[in-house]
Amino acid sequence: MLFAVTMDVAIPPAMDPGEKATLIDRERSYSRELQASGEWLHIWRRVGRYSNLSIFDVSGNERLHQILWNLPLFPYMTIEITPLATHPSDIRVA
Ligand SMILES: O=C(O)CC1=CCC(=O)O1
Repeated sequence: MLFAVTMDVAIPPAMDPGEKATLIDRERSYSRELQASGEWLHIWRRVGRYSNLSIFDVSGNERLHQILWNLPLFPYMTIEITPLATHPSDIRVA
């Protein structure tokens, strides 16, 4: 199942810089593992925002929830999820 997910990040300004750097490194590693596995298909920066738009291809809602819940930055994110279906006008769909 495909999902478009936006993740707005709001790290507290008072967070220790070392802790922040470690958190961001962990986030990058976690994301790259899931990209390599094929579940995290795309990650795009939303221009002008500390936010990304990602596309996931996962088995279902529970798996997406598990992935998002385990994001190192999850406590500092506002997440919106849009389940996707094929569009009848898509020329790639026979
Ligand atoms: O958009 C961000 O910077 C947050 C994030 C999610 C996965 C990742 O690598 O960074």
